[in-house]
Amino acid sequence: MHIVTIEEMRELEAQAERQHGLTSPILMQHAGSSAADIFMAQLLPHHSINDLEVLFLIGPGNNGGDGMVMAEHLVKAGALVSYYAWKQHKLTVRGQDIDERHTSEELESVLQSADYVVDALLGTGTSRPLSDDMRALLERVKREGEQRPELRIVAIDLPSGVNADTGEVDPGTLKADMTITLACPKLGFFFFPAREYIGELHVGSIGLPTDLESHLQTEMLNQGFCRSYIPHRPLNSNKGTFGKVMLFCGSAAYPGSAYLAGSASGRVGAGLITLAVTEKTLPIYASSLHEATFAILPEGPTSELNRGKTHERTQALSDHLPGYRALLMGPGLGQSSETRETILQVLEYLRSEPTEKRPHLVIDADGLNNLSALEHWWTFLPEGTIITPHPGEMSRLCKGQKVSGGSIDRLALAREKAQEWQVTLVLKGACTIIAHPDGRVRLNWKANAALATAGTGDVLAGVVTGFLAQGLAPFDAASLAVYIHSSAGERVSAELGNAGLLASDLLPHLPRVMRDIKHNAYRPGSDITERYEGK
Ligand SMILES: NC(=O)C1=CN([C@@H]2O[C@H](COP(=O)(O)OP(=O)(O)OC[C@H]3O[C@@H](n4cnc5c(N)ncnc54)[C@H](O)[C@@H]3O)[C@@H](O)[C@H]2O)[C@@H](O)CC1
Ligand SMILES: [K+]
Repeated sequence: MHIVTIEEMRELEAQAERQHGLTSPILMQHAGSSAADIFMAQLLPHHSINDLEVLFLIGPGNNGGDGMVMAEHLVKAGALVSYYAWKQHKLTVRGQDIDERHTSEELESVLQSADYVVDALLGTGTSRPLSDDMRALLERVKREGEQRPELRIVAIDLPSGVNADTGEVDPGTLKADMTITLACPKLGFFFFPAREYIGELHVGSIGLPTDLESHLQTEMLNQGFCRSYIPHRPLNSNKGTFGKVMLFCGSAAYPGSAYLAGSASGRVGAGLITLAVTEKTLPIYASSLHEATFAILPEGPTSELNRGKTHERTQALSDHLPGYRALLMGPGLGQSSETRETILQVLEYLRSEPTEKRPHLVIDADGLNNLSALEHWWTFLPEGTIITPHPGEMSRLCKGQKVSGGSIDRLALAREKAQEWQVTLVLKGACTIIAHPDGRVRLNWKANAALATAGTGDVLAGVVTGFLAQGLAPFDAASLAVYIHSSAGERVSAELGNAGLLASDLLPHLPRVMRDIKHNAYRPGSDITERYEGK
């Protein structure tokens, strides 16, 4: 599913009219009807459309028009609908126009008995801060919601006052429980603070032919996408079918990262996991990850005098690599100069091998920290490398450049750097960005504070590597991994809430999420992100 800027949305609408005769009123009929269908499909179990009290706040532009069409559909379905036309200060209660002199008190009374308020004030045409009287109206609804938590707020296209490009939010904006956005999710939804205002995200149809979208470069990860990439498991298979993963990760001080990454690769279906360890660290892993095999590397040099040992290490590792489809390098390695040396030597070895004969590479954490100390570090990478920095690592890779705050820059930066560095870039964070070296970008809608804890990045790196080993292209392996990882987080949160998750809690949920997505049985907790194309 594509994500659009305001300008791209306008262009799609203009093309729909030019090429297919789909005028604004026609699109609006689709929009209102689709929004009504989604609304009715999402009613809470104790609600029935008959006698449901719904108050529509109607704005002066097409967003208000969508609201009016949706309201007509709900009236036909049996709901008790009132609407307040903001510009005209005109209230209509269940088909009856209210005398201007009684508007305030009647509006108050309608609001107090409403089950739902539908915000159809402003959409993508918002051009200035909300006016004082619009803010006052939304503030009144907000107070009502605070007094009656059962009151549900539904935003049409977007919560009024959200900037659909930048994610900035007007102080008057009302947080929605559910946003029914039209045609495509808007880019600004994926940035903060807007992300907090959207609630459950549903995507309605306005009847645009899908071929109009083919030039768009920004996509949203969703179940439909992921289903098509989950590796097939033929009956006639063996562990070689699903690829071997080598992990050059972990050290005596940070053993957990190799355990988490290796387990994660296995949990998403990789055939064999091998950890590159030393005699010293072997006992730690041998007792925690029973299923792994081991490549035993010589200990690193203890002084400048025996520096040649890094070559022995690299040699021992590269001797093991033939036959491996994916290599993860970095988590928990530490940042000693000999580690950096070994990393560079491994990169040199990979660059010297033909692509089809060497493993695909994922670099995370200390792999990135070590590289970022070097000038033009990206010139050392073999083709097709995936890097998975969090914002701190990204900032180091960009030589201290600020990489967060001013959200749209985050996306532009990811796109620009993936092209400049010629890598698949996974810029982690709430709503992770995955950027392809050719300029395409995918965004993850799922944001979960429970995942903000040590070790979850190691799990993600292991998942990416596990999918690479199973033959996915780097951009698809990274995208699928981000979605499966955040869905596993969603499952843990459904049980534990948004705090207290341990990275290892994710591991058993990875295969379950994959199974359910494959069988179309996965029910996300916080978002429905397939486009609704009608019954
Ligand atoms: N144009 C089309 O073909 C379609 C438009 N659609 C809907 O139309 C919306 C965009 O329509 P519009 O361009 O009419 O934009 P809006 O409906 O967002 O509103 C624009 C109007 O609001 C006024 N306005 C802007 N900022 C304001 C503020 N802060 N306070 C008060 N008034 C303000 C403008 O002067 C203008 O009259 C979308 O969000 C979507 O809901 C959909 O119906 C699909 C088809
Ligand atoms: K709206």
